[in-house]
Amino acid sequence: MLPTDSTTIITRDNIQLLHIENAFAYAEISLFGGHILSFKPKHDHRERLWVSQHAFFDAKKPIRGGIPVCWPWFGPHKSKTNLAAHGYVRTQTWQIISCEETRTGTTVTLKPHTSKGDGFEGDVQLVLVVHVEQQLTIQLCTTNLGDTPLTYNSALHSYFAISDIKQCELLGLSKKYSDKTRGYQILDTPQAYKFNEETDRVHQEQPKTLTIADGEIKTDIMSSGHDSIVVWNPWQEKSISMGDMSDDGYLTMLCVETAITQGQDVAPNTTHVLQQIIQ
Ligand SMILES: O=P(O)(O)OC[C@H]1O[C@H](O)[C@H](O)[C@@H](O)[C@@H]1O
Repeated sequence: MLPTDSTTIITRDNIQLLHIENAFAYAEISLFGGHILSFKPKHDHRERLWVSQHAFFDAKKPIRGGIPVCWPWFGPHKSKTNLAAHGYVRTQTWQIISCEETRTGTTVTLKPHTSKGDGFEGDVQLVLVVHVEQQLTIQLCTTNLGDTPLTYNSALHSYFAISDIKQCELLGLSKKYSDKTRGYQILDTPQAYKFNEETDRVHQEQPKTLTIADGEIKTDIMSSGHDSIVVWNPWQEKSISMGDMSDDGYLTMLCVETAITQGQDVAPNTTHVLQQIIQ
């Protein structure tokens, strides 16, 4: 695929990266995983995404940070416990279908090597459309090409860069959540929503906009096509135990994931779009 005026391909270790720089923003997409690694709008030149200093770029293990594409399941597979968490497309090499310059930025469309894999029945066309504009819009489109309905789970598992997890607050969630760190207890979302321990929560609510308030700096996240927002920070002990995170890596990241955790049905010949917009 020929890059356009605003795009170039470079190689990092075993991975090809698509750099995009247009009049509005800078972004970087790893073809391994169809995985966005960077987004910096030019109006403030602030990096929105966090990538671990110790992330693997070996084209085998998932990249820690950025926006992993979890599909067609989220977390462990429901019945086949030997299968990789979060599905199989985040460890595939994706192909660029098109790069297009528009009035408002650049649109890149990618597809995984294959959407078929152990643990998922379904004939699907899976496409990721990334609009790099003043804001970043990510659309994961699942089209059912078969003649029977299918069900999938998924997440745009975004890692946001913050200056200090202990000072930051997440605005916009208010109902109950399921707490994975406490045996999936159903608890009330704290008001204010601040962070002082390992956090792994599924919020089954769909507020239009969430905001990470990092002191005076605010990052807005808009979601659609989801049934849940997942909020994750591994905190210190887990960071230390993870080979692809520095011991204090947890201090400068917060995952706010636009997710499908309850099963999304897709009828034959229809497309479901999971979308996240980052401002
Ligand atoms: O380490 P990974 O497979 O990338 O998963 C990282 C995290 O993803 C989600 O946020 C899950 O809710 C967590 O339970 C999991 O630890």
